[in-house]
Amino acid sequence: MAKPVSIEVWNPNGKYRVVSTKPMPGTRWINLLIEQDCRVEICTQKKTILSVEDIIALIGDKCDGVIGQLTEDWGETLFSALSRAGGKAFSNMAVGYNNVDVNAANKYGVAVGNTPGVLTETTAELAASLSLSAARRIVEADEFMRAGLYDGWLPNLFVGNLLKGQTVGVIGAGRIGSAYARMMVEGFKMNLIYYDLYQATRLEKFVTAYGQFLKANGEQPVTWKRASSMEEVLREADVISLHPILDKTTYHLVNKDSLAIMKKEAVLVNCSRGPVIDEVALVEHLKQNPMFRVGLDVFEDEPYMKPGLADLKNAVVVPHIASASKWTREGMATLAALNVLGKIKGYPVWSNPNQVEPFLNENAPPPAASPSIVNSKALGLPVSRL
Ligand SMILES: NC(=O)C1=CN([C@@H]2O[C@H](COP(=O)(O)OP(=O)(O)OC[C@H]3O[C@@H](n4cnc5c(N)ncnc54)[C@H](O)[C@@H]3O)[C@@H](O)[C@H]2O)C=CC1
Ligand SMILES: O=C(O)C(=O)CO
Repeated sequence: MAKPVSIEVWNPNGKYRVVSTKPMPGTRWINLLIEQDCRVEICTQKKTILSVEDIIALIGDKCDGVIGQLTEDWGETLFSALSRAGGKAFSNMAVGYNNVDVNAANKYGVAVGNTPGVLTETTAELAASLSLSAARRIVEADEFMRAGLYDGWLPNLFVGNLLKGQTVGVIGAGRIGSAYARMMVEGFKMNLIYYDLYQATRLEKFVTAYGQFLKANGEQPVTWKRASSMEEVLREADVISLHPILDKTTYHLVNKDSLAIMKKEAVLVNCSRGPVIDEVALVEHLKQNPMFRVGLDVFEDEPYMKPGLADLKNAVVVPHIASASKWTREGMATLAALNVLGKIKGYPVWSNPNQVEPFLNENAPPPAASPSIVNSKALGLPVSRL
């Protein structure tokens, strides 16, 4: 069995043993655990992605809860190891939990936490940045400057797409998709078309109100449309951003056939999960359609890119940094720690995981609840009345 080489220990005499598979930003999450009698062990091993064996070694013989990462494979093996060690709680430091087999967690009675809300705006801002970077060819132009190729202004130099008055398409208009839609509609006066399994009523109201405001000021009003299929969005939108969860209904949602129906000069952005796009088909499409551009934060086989992608000028690629702002990452660590702590202490589950602000206020103690437990119903956990 692989032995973790280095562990940082806080509050060695704490009653409850909580393990974090990675160092996480900030210290509030550590302090909150220590204050509640936890011994906190942080794996500081210099290996980016821990294997299942590494994590089993970290769990050891006694472990009350684990804070883990989206790169780890939390399935039957790890939940049974955690359960054998007396553990009752695991939290991803992420909102997405496609790396977690929730049925396996249910089988062992382990609560699974995630970190919604605190990363919504940060992730949407990166999606907006990628939309702009791709539409206006910012990375290509930057490389050109640094290569000393700029001889002077030219009418045809790095001509890209104007966003104003065009249509932004959102697939998955949940927390992040709706925040992104609002940014693009309000910031760039784009019309909206979206596809989701559920109606995004607040988003629709926002666009309607903004359209009325523009009209009252003598400007062209923005509009919205809820599409009846994903294909409708792909066919009609000029900029499309993907924000659904990853599950079997969204795997390869964008593939050879769906790429073929998109506009030749469309911009496609993915800040959800890599496998939502068939990346091999995307590389081929980018090669065949040089005016089609993408902005990608996530990849099908992270940390790798499919062959050919890195050579394409019409692709902007960044390493899964959409939630990487200081405030957000510290908040994610706090929510993940409080998810685990809440279960250890027998606290109820927060009633609305879309409103986690009370847990993020540094000037007040957090509510005595777990902010977001995705299998709370399956485990029959009590819900907070606060
Ligand atoms: N790149 C990054 O760093 C980050 C990626 N994410 C990803 O973004 C995802 C969304 O996060 P939130 O907006 O907070 O979640 P959310 O649950 O609020 O939104 C997801 C939306 O997708 C919709 N959806 C589910 N299946 C669908 C389908 N087949 N077709 C269309 N829509 C469908 C849901 O109805 C929901 O409205 C996460 O699950 C995660 O995978 C989240 C944060 C950062
Ligand atoms: O939270 C998530 O799901 C991420 O991908 C990282 O923030």
